[in-house]
Parts: sequence; C-alpha cells; structure tokens
Amino acid sequence: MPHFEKMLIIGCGNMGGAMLAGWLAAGESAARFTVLDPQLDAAPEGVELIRDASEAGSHDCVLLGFKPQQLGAIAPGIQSLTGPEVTVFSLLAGLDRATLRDAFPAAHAHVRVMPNLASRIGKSPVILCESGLTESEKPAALDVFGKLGTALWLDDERKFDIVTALAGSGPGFVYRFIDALASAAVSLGVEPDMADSLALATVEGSAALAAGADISPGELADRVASPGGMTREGLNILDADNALKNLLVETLRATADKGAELGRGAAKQP
Ligand SMILES: NC(=O)C1=CN([C@@H]2O[C@H](COP(=O)(O)OP(=O)(O)OC[C@H]3O[C@@H](n4cnc5c(N)ncnc54)[C@H](OP(=O)(O)O)[C@@H]3O)[C@@H](O)[C@H]2O)C=CC1
Ligand SMILES: O=C(O)[C@@H]1CCC=N1
Repeated sequence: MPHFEKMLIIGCGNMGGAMLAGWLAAGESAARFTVLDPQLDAAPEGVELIRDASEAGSHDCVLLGFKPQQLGAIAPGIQSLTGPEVTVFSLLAGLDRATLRDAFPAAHAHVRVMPNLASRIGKSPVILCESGLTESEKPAALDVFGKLGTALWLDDERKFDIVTALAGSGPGFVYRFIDALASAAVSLGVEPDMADSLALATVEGSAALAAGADISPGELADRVASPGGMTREGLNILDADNALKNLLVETLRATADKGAELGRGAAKQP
C-alpha cells in the first residue's frame, strides 16, 4: 500500500501554506490534503478545509504546522487524529522527537521536518529526522518532501537546531542581507528603487550561478575579484578578523539557542 497518501495539515499559516502551495504546484492532487485550521480564510481550490478535529476523515499522516508554544494546548484535542496508523510530521521548531513521542504516544512514527518558505517554489532544503518509520516508509517520506526541493535525512538530532538556523531561518538572514546591501548603496547615493532592484538581481544571479557551478562559493568570490581590482578591497572589509563569519556564527548560535529554549519549554508542559 502506498505511504503518506492522505495528509492532514494541522495549522496552515506561512509555512504550512507554502508547503501546500509547493505540493500543488508540483502536481500533487488537491484531494490528498485536508487542512485543519480554525481561522484560516480559505484553502487552495480542491483542498478540504475543516475547523475542528471532530470533522476529520481518514488520513495516514499529519503535518503539524502550528507554533511550538501551542503544543501543550493543541495536542490533547488531536490525539484521535494521531493513532497507530498515522505518522506525525512536525514543523515545530526546537521540539525534539522525544517531545513529539510524549505528546502523541499512539502515533506510528514521529518525524521532525525543517523546510523553508522556498517550498512554495520547489526550492527548499528539507531536513528530516525520524523515529519509527519502516525501511519502506523512509524513501517514501523523502519523496514526499523532496517535491518541495531537496530533502535529506539528519541522523544526529543534536544538530537539528543548528541546521534549522541555517536552512529554516536562513531565508530571513538572506533577505536581511539583500536589504542591507541595497540600503548601503542608498546611503552612498544610489536611488532607492535602483538599489533594491540591483541588490535583488545580484543575489538572485549569484545564487543561481553558484548552484550550477563546479567550484565553491568561496572560489567564485575570488573569481569576481580581478587581480589588483575593486572587489578585493570590499572582500577585505568582510574578511578582516573574520568579521562576516563571526557575525554569522553569532547569528546562527542565537537562533539555535532559541530552538533549544523552545524545546525545553515544550518538554516542561504537562
Ligand atoms: N515561517 C517559516 O519560515 C518556518 C516556520 N516553521 C515552523 O512552522 C510552524 C508554523 O510557523 P508559521 O507558519 O511561521 O506560523 P503561522 O502563525 O503563520 O502559522 C500557524 C498556523 O496555525 C494556525 N493555528 C492556530 N491555532 C491552531 C489550532 N488550534 N489548530 C490548528 N491550527 C491552528 C494559525 O492560525 P491563526 O493565525 O488564526 O492563529 C496559523 O494559520 C512553526 O512551528 C514554525 O516553527 C518551520 C520552518 C520555517
Ligand atoms: O522563526 C522560527 O521559529 C521558524 C523556524 C525556522 C524558521 N522560522
């Protein structure tokens, strides 16, 4: 029997909505999905939208898409949806597999999933860490989430918060960088509209080139810097005392620390 044929998405806001849009854009049938979300205005065409757990039909997996801080309040009301035939996929940042097992003890398997908002356009990394899947279900899970971009297993769960910071939160940091690049140009006299559009086009083209290149981004940076030319002077500012790298180490550390804090908060809940 095929695995993960019918998914119930519980909480379909920014992230759940981006994933659902990504699956539909990838050609998945809308009939495979039901959304449970009390306030959501509408679900995409053909996707069933229910407001209460009591309205749910059958499904073989749920995708938890509400906030980690809501686990204690929501879990008791969805026990009946997470029985022994159902795999729990969780987007809840910071919440480990043990917490998911405690919250949904009857479920068949528990899988942490960390995508990002580029799921909407099929270009998200998706990190998975499982407990309880059978050998035939593992590739099926990779296939489902691989439709949103590039899915991969992380076996060492201790690294989940840091890869969440990198790949889940990462778009936030990249958007901030694009904004800062444009804003720096504005402060040096470039018109705001032109600065915004040049900064975005530069990051888009650079990422696409790096994705298709057979050399690393570090080497590509050196290729941009013509010997004796302009770019090296700018790179020297970013590289001095590892300024940019150190800033990003702090950025990822603070982000991952918050994941651990969210995890401890959820583990304390009754
Ligand atoms: N945003 C991102 O880029 C990423 C988010 N995540 C994870 O995804 C999850 C959701 O985050 P995000 O999408 O940003 O948050 P949102 O607030 O946009 O989405 C949460 C959704 O859950 C709904 N909800 C609230 N209460 C219930 C309930 N009782 N039953 C069902 N649904 C409910 C909310 O409705 P309402 O708005 O009406 O309260 C909302 O639609 C989090 O766990 C986060 O860690 C993971 C990776 C990236
Ligand atoms: O900010 C958050 O908590 C979520 C997790 C990763 C991205 N957004």
